[in-house]
Amino acid sequence: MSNKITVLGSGAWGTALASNQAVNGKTVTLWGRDPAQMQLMRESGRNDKYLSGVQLSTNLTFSDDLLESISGAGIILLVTPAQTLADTAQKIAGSIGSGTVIISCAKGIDQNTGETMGQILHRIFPNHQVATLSGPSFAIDVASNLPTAVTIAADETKTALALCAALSNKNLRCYASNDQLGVDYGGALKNVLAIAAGIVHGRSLGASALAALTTRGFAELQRVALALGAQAETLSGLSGFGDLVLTCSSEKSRNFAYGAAIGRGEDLTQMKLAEGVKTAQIAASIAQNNNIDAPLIFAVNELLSGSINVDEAIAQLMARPLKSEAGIKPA
Ligand SMILES: NC(=O)C1=CN([C@@H]2O[C@H](COP(=O)(O)OP(=O)(O)OC[C@H]3O[C@@H](n4cnc5c(N)ncnc54)[C@H](O)[C@@H]3O)[C@@H](O)[C@H]2O)C=CC1
Ligand SMILES: O=C(CO)COP(=O)(O)O
Repeated sequence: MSNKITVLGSGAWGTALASNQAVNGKTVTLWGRDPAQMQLMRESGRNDKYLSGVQLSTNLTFSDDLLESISGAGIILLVTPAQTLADTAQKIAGSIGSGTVIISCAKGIDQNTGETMGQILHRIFPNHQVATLSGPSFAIDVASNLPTAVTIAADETKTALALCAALSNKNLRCYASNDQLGVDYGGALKNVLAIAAGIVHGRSLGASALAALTTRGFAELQRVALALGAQAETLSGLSGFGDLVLTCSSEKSRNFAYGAAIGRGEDLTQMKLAEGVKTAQIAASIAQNNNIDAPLIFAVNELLSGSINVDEAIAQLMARPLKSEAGIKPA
């Protein structure tokens, strides 16, 4: 595997991952689609649009030429928003070297196809090793060189272990998994639950309600993901429970902040990327079609589509028939 790492997507997360790798001695090219933005980053050594005030590694190469940026790369990190991942992957499909590994770092479910990020990569790169990197990791923390741990999942454990060895460093600790589906579903679903948690916070429903929402959110995340084929251990790990806890507890999470704005009745037009908005819709329809009990995801989806308001959602959830707490298994 060549030592060069190419990161596709120069928003908050792509920039943070690229800087983390470069500051730890790797040869890294960061690609973004906007030439003016890439020039600004090249000149300033910062990404003020997405990571205000953070000084990036001086060891980074910036590129706005997609195919040139991936030339000779051993690892390609795909870090564009989930709904654009398939498109970005398709653009490079005919141009990558035979030994190159492609890793999704996005969290969501494709609205057009219902595919996880890993399923997209398997479809578009049938002859390459593919993986998913996910876990509790705010871009600003990683870009600021704070200690962070994530999961890297691939079908073959030895691929996941090799990627963990290639990408881990003193600031980033990677754990291997062979459950890419579970890692993908954990990362996607926690975003929807983070919106719900944000609503609880923004509506000042109290710390007890937030703890209840997060706990029942975890039960729901497990129930849905298990029914779709995830492994239970994965969901209790960094990419499931870990990321749920992180994003259900901080306005640094854009999904939580989005929910908080809803809870406070604020205007949503200027909000940053909140992947959970699109995931809520597709996750609700997948759960419905598969007869999976997902009251929180349904409520978030109905709220976002405007068919109920916050008060109605709360009343609806509190009035559900009483049940046993331990029922996370699919019915
Ligand atoms: N920001 C964070 O802390 C973390 C984000 N993620 C995930 O990483 C993914 C990307 O998120 P961020 O970088 O934070 O988002 P962002 O909103 O900060 O940046 C998105 C970037 O993608 C670019 N982009 C949008 N559409 C594109 C397209 N069609 N082709 C090429 N580039 C395109 C935008 O110009 C922008 O540079 C999301 O799925 C997110 O859930 C995962 C872990 C942490
Ligand atoms: O996934 C994240 C941290 O692990 C980032 O969360 P947000 O997309 O909600 O900001």
